[in-house]
Amino acid sequence: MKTEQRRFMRIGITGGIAAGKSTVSKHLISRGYNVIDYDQLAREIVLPHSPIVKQIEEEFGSHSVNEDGTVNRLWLAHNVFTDDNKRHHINDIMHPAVYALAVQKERDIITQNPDARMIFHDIPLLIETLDIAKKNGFVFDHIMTIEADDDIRIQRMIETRGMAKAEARARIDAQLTREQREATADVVIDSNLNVKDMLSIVDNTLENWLTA
Ligand SMILES: CC(C)(COP(=O)(O)OP(=O)(O)OC[C@H]1O[C@@H](n2cnc3c(N)ncnc32)[C@H](O)[C@@H]1O)[C@@H](O)C(=O)NCCC(=O)NCCS
Ligand SMILES: Nc1ncnc2c1ncn2[C@@H]1O[C@H](COP(=O)(O)OP(=O)(O)OP(=O)(O)O)[C@@H](O)[C@H]1O
Repeated sequence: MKTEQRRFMRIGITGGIAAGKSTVSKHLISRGYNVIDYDQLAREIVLPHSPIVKQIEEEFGSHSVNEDGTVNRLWLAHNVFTDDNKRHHINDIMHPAVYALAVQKERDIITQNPDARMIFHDIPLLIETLDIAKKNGFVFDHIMTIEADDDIRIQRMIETRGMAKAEARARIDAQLTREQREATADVVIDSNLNVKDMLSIVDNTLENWLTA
């Protein structure tokens, strides 16, 4: 197999829901780094009446799509986070398309920033989808997982996303465990710490990678 030739480090950022990936990503962007946000890509591929939306409607029925052709996020969230089969189906529909778009986004970044030293991929389900990443040619130089205790994350989801406790629990249960993510990542960022301390550990980690 041809070895990938590239000048930048490709870094995966993952972590359990509400652990703080977006907080870390925003910080990296503010420091001038490029971050590809996979939650955002998953929104971009479901533009009204797009092929993916049609596939979702065929699979899940008319309740899954609104009259204006957008996906019914509330209906889907309720259904996919309470039924493993449905979640696997939506994953099978969406994940290949999300990664295909990520390949395009990374190419755009390289074209616009040929001297970029690090490109970050913020992927909530990175460990779950490593095989799809690989199929798309993504090998990560480092994987950082952002982790906080379940009760802290549940409290954050209740406070900032207006979720009921059971909904928050269901999202956590729909993902791999912290231990599973930590077993694959090479750095674990503790987001039980306050934001300032958490981000300073992130900065030190990048510094170490850049000077290694
Ligand atoms: C089910 C959907 C419509 C719910 O939308 P909603 O606006 O409520 O949530 P949002 O997309 O903002 O996701 C919030 C968080 O939920 C978690 N999450 C989302 N999808 C999944 C999934 N399939 N399995 C486990 N956790 C998930 C992630 O931690 C994510 O950061 C949406 O999450 C979706 O389309 N999911 C399938 C695509 C996917 O897996 N996205 C994750 C990035 S690849
Ligand atoms: N270290 C921290 N201390 C306190 N609050 C934090 C910390 N990190 C993040 N938060 C807060 O927790 C909430 C969830 O954080 P964030 O949106 O960054 O998580 P996420 O991992 O991106 O979630 P998702 O899986 O949905 O993408 C936000 O309100 C954020 O401000």
